[in-house]
Amino acid sequence: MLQPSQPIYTVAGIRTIETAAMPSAKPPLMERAGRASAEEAVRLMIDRPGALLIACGPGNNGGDGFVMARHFLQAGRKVVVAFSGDTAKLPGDAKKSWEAWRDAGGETLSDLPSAPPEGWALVVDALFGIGLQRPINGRYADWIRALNALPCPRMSIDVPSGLCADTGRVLGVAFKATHTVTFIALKPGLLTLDGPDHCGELVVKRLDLDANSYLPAPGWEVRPALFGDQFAPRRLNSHKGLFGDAVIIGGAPGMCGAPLLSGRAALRAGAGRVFVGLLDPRAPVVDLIQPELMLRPAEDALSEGQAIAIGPGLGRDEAASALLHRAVASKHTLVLDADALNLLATDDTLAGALTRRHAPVVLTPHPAEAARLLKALPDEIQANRLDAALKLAQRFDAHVILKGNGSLIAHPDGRWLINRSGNPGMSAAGMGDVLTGLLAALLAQRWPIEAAILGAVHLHGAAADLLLAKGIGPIGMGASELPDAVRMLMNQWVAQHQHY
Ligand SMILES: NC(=O)C1=CN([C@@H]2O[C@H](COP(=O)(O)OP(=O)(O)OC[C@H]3O[C@@H](n4cnc5c(N)ncnc54)[C@H](OP(=O)(O)O)[C@@H]3O)[C@@H](O)[C@H]2O)[C@@H](O)CC1
Ligand SMILES: Nc1ncnc2c1ncn2[C@@H]1O[C@H](COP(=O)(O)OP(=O)(O)O)[C@@H](O)[C@H]1O
Ligand SMILES: [K+]
Repeated sequence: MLQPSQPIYTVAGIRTIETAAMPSAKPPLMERAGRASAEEAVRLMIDRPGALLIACGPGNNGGDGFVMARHFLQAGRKVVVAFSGDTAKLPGDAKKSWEAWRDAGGETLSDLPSAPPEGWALVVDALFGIGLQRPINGRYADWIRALNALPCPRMSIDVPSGLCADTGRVLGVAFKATHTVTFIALKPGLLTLDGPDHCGELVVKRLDLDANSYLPAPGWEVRPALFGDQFAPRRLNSHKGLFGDAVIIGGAPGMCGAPLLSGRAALRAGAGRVFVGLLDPRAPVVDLIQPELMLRPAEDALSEGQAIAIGPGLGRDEAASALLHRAVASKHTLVLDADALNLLATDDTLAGALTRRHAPVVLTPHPAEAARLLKALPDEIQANRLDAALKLAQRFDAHVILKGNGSLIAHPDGRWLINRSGNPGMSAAGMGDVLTGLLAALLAQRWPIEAAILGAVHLHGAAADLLLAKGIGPIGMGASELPDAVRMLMNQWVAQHQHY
């Protein structure tokens, strides 16, 4: 069975669910959260006897920490709690949790104790969760830095403190967890930008709530379950025409490598035929390493295929612009990447034509390209990647893949997803060209547009993860190594499909 995709809620959504569920929740949600955290901690400490340290903050995240501490105390385990605030100012549920901890015989220290000689079995961050409002400084920042320096497993409750749960931005300083237990559902900030670096292994505890019954999920994680039905085994009586023609256009003088990479990826991802249209008049007429590719003058390639991917190495001169206008005027499904996006950013006529098209459009910007399209700075895009992806989808009436750690997919109707596959081995030139080629290949094979987008993005990262697992990366992973790994994964998935 393919693992189902999990829903993702922003903080506002989680608050709505909590407010709706809280009045009738027995046991109360904080009891459930503290207990769920304790259960997870037991798993982490299976081979680690000794004391655990729980650092509690001034809000309900701290309350979860007190509940967790009480469970360990009652189980006879040594647990030390540090809390530097004023217990009288704790919010209601958290105050009750502290009282229950105190009444059970628990002791609360007002500063971080030094570690026992054998070290902590586990350090738990219950400082801030979804209520973080501003950058952390002062004593809490000192605590976080001190906890991050401890040589032991570190667990965060709900959200690593200092990480913005909606955006994945670090506000001041953030706890670097080896494990994070998050409640009710995933949040976008755990999955994109700096989130994955701070969460470590991420576990969702639903607290026995069916989040979707309170509020339909706005976002989902990208999982093979969402496109796995496209991996039907090929029938024996097949021919190349069944698997479509992928068309990739780009390759201005000096930049032919980019579309060739896309083309090679398209071949390995199963396109029946691959056309690569090159702008450079002195471009090679054959790719001697991949002679299956059909190299054409860019103009000629425009008339081929079901979908056109345009942009890798396209350049930004007049010829490139004219070609892009023709592609946009065509009836093909379009993928715009790289310089096609840069041209679009400065051409309002093109933007207008794009929004009037009937066939779907996919934009695949990295943050700097997204910034040009939205007339913003890359830092502003990264400060709220989800918001930027949604704005782009709306502005251009297009499907958007905002690339980078935790690639975001935004559909024109406002639905969004976050991809979790991939690794820093992909931070190398040409990786985006490979993604464009994968998309072109899946569209050529007539995957529905959304399945093609999710499939390409997920496979792209999963192929890099496969290489990483084999020791081919993160250092030195090459974009041209990805297509073979994509091929292996796709064939594995087809084979699995045959068992169902
Ligand atoms: N509600 C529920 O049903 C459930 C909630 N649950 C748990 O509660 C968590 C949310 O709790 P929460 O809303 O109390 O927020 P939380 O993250 O503890 O922080 C708020 C406190 O921090 C303070 N503060 C903020 N930023 C700061 C900064 N930079 N530097 C210093 N202080 C700062 C802020 O103070 P203020 O801004 O008001 O000055 C306030 O005192 C959630 O993540 C989950 O773990 C679970 O039990 C499940 C049921
Ligand atoms: N650290 C990372 N984690 C996950 N994916 C990454 C990481 N770094 C890069 N990638 C992926 O690699 C690709 C890089 O694309 P891009 O920046 O367009 O490269 P290029 O322009 O060199 O082809 C994107 O799909 C991006 O999501
Ligand atoms: K926390």
